[in-house]
Amino acid sequence: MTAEAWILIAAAAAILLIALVVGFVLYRRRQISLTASKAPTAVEDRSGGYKAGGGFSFSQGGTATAPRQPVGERTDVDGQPAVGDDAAVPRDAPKRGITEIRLPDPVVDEATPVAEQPTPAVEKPAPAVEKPAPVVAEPVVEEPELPTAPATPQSLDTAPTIDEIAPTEGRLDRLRGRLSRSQSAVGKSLLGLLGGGDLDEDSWEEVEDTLLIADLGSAVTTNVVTALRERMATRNVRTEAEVRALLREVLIEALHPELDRSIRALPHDDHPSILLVVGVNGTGKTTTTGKLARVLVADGRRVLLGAADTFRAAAADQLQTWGERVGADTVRGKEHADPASVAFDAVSKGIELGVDVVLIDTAGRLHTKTGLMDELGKVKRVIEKRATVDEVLLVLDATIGQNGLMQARVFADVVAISGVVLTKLDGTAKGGIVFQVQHELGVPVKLVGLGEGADDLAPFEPAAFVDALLG
Ligand SMILES: Nc1nc2c(ncn2[C@@H]2O[C@H](COP(=O)(O)OP(=O)(O)OP(=O)(O)O)[C@@H](O)[C@H]2O)c(=O)[nH]1
Repeated sequence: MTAEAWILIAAAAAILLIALVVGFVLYRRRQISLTASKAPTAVEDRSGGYKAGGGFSFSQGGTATAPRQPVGERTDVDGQPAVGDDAAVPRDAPKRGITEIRLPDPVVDEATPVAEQPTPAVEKPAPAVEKPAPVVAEPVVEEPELPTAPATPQSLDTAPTIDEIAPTEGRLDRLRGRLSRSQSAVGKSLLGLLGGGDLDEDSWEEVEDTLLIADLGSAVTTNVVTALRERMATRNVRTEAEVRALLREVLIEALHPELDRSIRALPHDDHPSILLVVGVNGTGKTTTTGKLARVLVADGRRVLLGAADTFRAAAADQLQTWGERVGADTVRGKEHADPASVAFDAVSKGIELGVDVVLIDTAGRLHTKTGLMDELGKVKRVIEKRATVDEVLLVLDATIGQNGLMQARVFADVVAISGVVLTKLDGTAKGGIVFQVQHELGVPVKLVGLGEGADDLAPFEPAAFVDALLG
């Protein structure tokens, strides 16, 4: 053989060798070989930059405005919103109410009938309303006589015996266990699927199904799966820990951690902040209003409650009891009084007394969308004769999944929701509804209810939520 022939053979052999090596490397990259993850280092930062279990964050509101995030496409177009329906727990179903909890004997000054309620039995037109809204059919605001001496909430200053409130810092951390118990099955099955080695189309379909079953909705599911596929292909994801980190990253992104989740409860220079709590009855509205009052009181705020759910006397009693437990007064009307009138009174009284926050619990037992629109719209319009509404919190029951989403759509059409409170997350594996609600309403979930206890309300933190989901 000639020297050229030897050189050619050597070159061919070298090329073959290089091709083999490159092929092997590419093959290894595509494969997710699971190696037991190293024992997690104790100081591993799992927060992704978000402080898990931090405190509640409050801000000063302007007007409760339209969604600050583009509203995602609807993932479900069947069915009509069942506004007239109660949520999973019918309002009249036997339940352990806050009223059944024995209160400590109040140490109340005889001269201070804290719970004496203003009775809005007055016909006088509202004198403080200078400029009636031009476009709005004039609501009949029977302005009740603003409560004078007896209703002055001495309780705000000289508190009677009131509850100890659990620290507001680190709530989600403390309550996280409740979440993981019901949610982590989803996380485990996702990790199992993604970490199972070569992912073929069937495996990706299973991932999709798992996300759909967890109530993420089809739009969010598609986004999550697309992001996972892309990033798994481009990154060298090989270990169980890497799969988990990627899944965590993608799920947190899908929860839009950049949204402002502060509660607009800081007072303005000349008037309190005004928060409306809306939602279908049975979702936990009154309970949430009470829990939020506790958080605000613990934060040093002077709170006044407005019981504008006048459909049922017990609802006002329930709210008043919540208030008494933390030294906050409640403005209430007669049963079946005009909710707008009660809300107006509450705001007027709040301004008069110089409280920091007025929290108004509204009724949700409305049988038609028009009825809801009329009532909630009127409540908001009438309040805004005195002060702008800073925050409209929509309370949704997580256990009812898609049905809650339908309710959310109706409320969002009726009134500009600025935040969502997702209750009963302690009792459902359907936590994925969080993703869907945010995606469709373009409004952040700000608070989560994690139990029936008075302090089982926590700020919603995407990273902590995803950590709980992944177990
Ligand atoms: N497990 C659990 N139960 C909750 C939570 N929030 C509220 N509840 C319960 O849900 C039930 C309904 O709560 P309410 O506050 O009365 O609901 P509502 O929307 O005001 O409805 P009405 O009282 O009928 O006007 C009560 O038994 C609450 O204790 C939560 O986060 N977790």
